Amino acid sequence: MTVLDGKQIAKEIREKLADEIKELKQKGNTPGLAVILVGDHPASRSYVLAKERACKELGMHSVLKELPETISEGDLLNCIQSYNSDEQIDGILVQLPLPSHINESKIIEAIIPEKDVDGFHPINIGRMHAGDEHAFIPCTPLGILEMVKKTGEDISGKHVVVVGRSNLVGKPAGQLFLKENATVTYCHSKTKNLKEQTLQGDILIAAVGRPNIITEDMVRPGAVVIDVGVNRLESGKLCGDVDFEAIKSKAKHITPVPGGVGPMTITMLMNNTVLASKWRKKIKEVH
Ligand SMILES: Nc1nc(=O)c2c([nH]1)NC[C@@H]1CN(c3ccc(C(=O)N[C@@H](CCC(=O)O)C(=O)O)cc3)C=[N+]21
Repeated sequence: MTVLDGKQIAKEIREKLADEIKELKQKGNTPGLAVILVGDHPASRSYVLAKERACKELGMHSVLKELPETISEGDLLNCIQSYNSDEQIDGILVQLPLPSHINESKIIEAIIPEKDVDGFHPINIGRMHAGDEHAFIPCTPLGILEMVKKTGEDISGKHVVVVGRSNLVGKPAGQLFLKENATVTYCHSKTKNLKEQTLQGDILIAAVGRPNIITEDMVRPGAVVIDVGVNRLESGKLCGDVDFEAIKSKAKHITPVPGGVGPMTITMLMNNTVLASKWRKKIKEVH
């Protein structure tokens, strides 16, 4: 059994990104990311600060826009518009969730698809489903794929079982593995006999948001187990969806929480911002 070290894999990818950014900067093309945080929920704040730190470490341009919880939808839309037309900004991320008086879809759709480094805009979702190479793929699924590839296991023809069907993680993760020629099963809260399904998984992806929903009896021996859960316990401790201690000896590869998928998510955001910068530059050269 190996524990997949997300921090280490992330570090290796960031080193490559840092070189690439250096080259881009020499050509006067510094990738820039704008992160918009509405309200000051402590967990959101800490993710956003981690994103800023990663940008700085890589020598990227970054802007953090903190807006009050009470901001109107119109004012938030205006803020997005200003980054849409800002030449220094290649990527725009609006930290989710947003306060309930704001329509999330409307906000996401206001970001121009060329700067939607989260890959949440319907245009990017459509492009991803169609297999278009110029689609932004959501950061967490991209991080998951990188980790699975790192194991050296073949993905083609394997059975991937995804538990959870969120637009942000579960749904796009399944699509991404389908593109890698895996057979994909989606499970969710209405799935009958969940265990019967999860036991089929050569690769099991848990993205539900409930501690220990994946127990040892649900895992196929020798499976690759990817834990996407980010659950904050009352003790303040962070835990995943997978009963890690019980499963680690049964799985061939397993990701821990913290230190697994989380650090990869942020790294893939940096990766998408660099891509956004390169793609935008190309478009400018053509026109
Ligand atoms: N527009 C948008 N895009 C997102 O990508 C997005 C979002 N909104 N809202 C919230 C979720 C959650 N998310 C995480 C990123 C990194 C860690 C991460 O690095 N976690 C560390 C631990 C951090 C800690 O200890 O708190 C780890 O797992 O090792 C976790 C969660 C991105 N999200």
